[in-house]
Amino acid sequence: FKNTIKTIKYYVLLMSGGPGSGKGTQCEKIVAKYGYTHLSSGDLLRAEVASGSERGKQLQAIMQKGELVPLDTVLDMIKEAMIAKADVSKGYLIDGYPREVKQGEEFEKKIGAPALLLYVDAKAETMVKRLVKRGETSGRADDNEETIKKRLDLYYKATEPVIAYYEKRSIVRKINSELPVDEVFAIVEKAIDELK
Ligand SMILES: Nc1nc2c(ncn2[C@@H]2O[C@H](COP(=O)(O)OP(=O)(O)OP(=O)(O)O)[C@@H](O)[C@H]2O)c(=O)[nH]1
Ligand SMILES: O=c1ccn([C@@H]2O[C@H](COP(=O)(O)OP(=O)(O)O)[C@@H](O)[C@H]2O)c(=O)[nH]1
Ligand SMILES: [Mg+2]
Repeated sequence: FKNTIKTIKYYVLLMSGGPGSGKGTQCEKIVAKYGYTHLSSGDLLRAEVASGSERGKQLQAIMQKGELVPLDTVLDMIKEAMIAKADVSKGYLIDGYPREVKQGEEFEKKIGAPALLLYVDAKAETMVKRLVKRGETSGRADDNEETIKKRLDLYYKATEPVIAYYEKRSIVRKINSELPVDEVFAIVEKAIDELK
């Protein structure tokens, strides 16, 4: 495993922000323009749940409560997905990860250092409104008001410190995601183009 990951010419961008801040929306646009491999930790976990496996059942219970899945589980899934795309990837866009500082440290140890962290930032009120609306059609078990509140609390408690951790290395670009999607993307493009 370890050797395989070393052979990856990885170029890692992280997408962070609260639940409903617009991470998924912006990632889709980044993929369309830059062709990076998009790995959403939440999507990987939901795929495992959908498979109906024993592990999926345990994950489902955690996610429905808005809590965090054990750190190693998510890291292993991301690493496997990275390796699976190693031959074709132009770079990786990792969405919704790390969720806690410890996860960031583990990622660094086992995979490597990210080049950029895009931090899409919206007000709590905005995020709740968007998620409640998304919940009308998403079918996501965690898009209900009670779980949304827990996800937000946990975001402020566990995930915001991750951003501070990467700020010390000056790789964070904070982007106001209260703006319309295309205006947010214009700022995202600028941050990515500055990397080259
Ligand atoms: N007005 C506006 N709405 C947005 C913007 N970005 C996302 N939305 C809407 O907000 C909702 C949540 O966006 P997502 O991209 O799914 O958010 P996310 O950060 O991936 O959220 P999680 O999947 O919960 O992690 C969606 O229904 C979008 O249509 C934006 O920049 N402006
Ligand atoms: O690294 C991760 C990513 C997701 N999750 C779980 O998956 C859920 C949905 O994550 P996603 O990123 O899709 O949505 P968000 O919480 O940002 O709205 C979270 O509430 C967590 O329970 C987790 O435990 N670790
Ligand atoms: Mg998402």
